[in-house]
Amino acid sequence: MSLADVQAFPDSRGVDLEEVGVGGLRYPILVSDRQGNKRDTVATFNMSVDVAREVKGAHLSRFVEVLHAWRDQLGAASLLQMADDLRTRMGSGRASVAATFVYFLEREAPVSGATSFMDYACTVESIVTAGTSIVRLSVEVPVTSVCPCSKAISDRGAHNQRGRVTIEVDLADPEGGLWFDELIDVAEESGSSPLYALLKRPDERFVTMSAYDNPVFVEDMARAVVVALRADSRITRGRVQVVNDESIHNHDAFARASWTNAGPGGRRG
Ligand SMILES: Nc1nc2c(ncn2[C@@H]2O[C@H](COP(=O)(O)OP(=O)(O)OP(=O)(O)O)[C@@H](O)[C@H]2O)c(=O)[nH]1
Repeated sequence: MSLADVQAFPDSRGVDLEEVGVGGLRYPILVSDRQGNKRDTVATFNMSVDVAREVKGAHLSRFVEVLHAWRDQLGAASLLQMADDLRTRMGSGRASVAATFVYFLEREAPVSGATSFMDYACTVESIVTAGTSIVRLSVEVPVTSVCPCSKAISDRGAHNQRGRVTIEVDLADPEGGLWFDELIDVAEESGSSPLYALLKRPDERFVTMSAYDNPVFVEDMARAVVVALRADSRITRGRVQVVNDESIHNHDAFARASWTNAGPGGRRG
């Protein structure tokens, strides 16, 4: 039986579509960390292409075909090739592939040395056109922050809260060896204290006091991230967002900044 290829039908409305794709597609992947450990995890994929005004639709099944074909070779560089493969197979001018997954790092509690896994939401995204390619990494890192104002004005204690530091960077070279681990370290160092899954009492004492000794506003955290990364030649540009779930309000506080790194064609900002 011959089935109509509806997606290939023409369209006469004269509307270019910048992105058409599939989102929320969960697929098993293998992720390596800086120490060379490989872990199975599940990524959620968002994949898209542009669709020219004269074409009715995108062949969505091809997104999954391409992903399945590339599933064992996913890395920053191969994700670019995958997006380019997608662009060619779809006959599009632009294609993007983004994979978001939980990245686990084994952490030692600061005093007892007890080990546990911390989980971080990470995304790697590639965007390809005929003449350009971008590989973008992003991490979302939870931290503790102690309010410097509260510490300065209070007779006892200071309010503190969970903060979320999101760093997004474009790589100068997809093979340039920037690890999620490094971005996570920068984010954790910007806060008053990192978080741990497992803390014994001596660790809890240490974390509480070291956070108190290192109070930061959301502005301080955002600036600390920019300062740590703006001279890194492996990065062309980046953005940071810090959100504090305020413990003395029922709203949050946030700060955002973006920068362009110094380098060929780049400017520090
Ligand atoms: N473009 C488009 N496709 C949809 C939509 N809803 C469902 N579909 C998809 O239609 C797909 C089937 O069409 P194609 O991907 O073109 O499949 P095909 O024609 O067998 O594959 P090719 O030969 O590679 O073109 C299914 O994977 C459905 O997901 C929609 O809103 N837009």
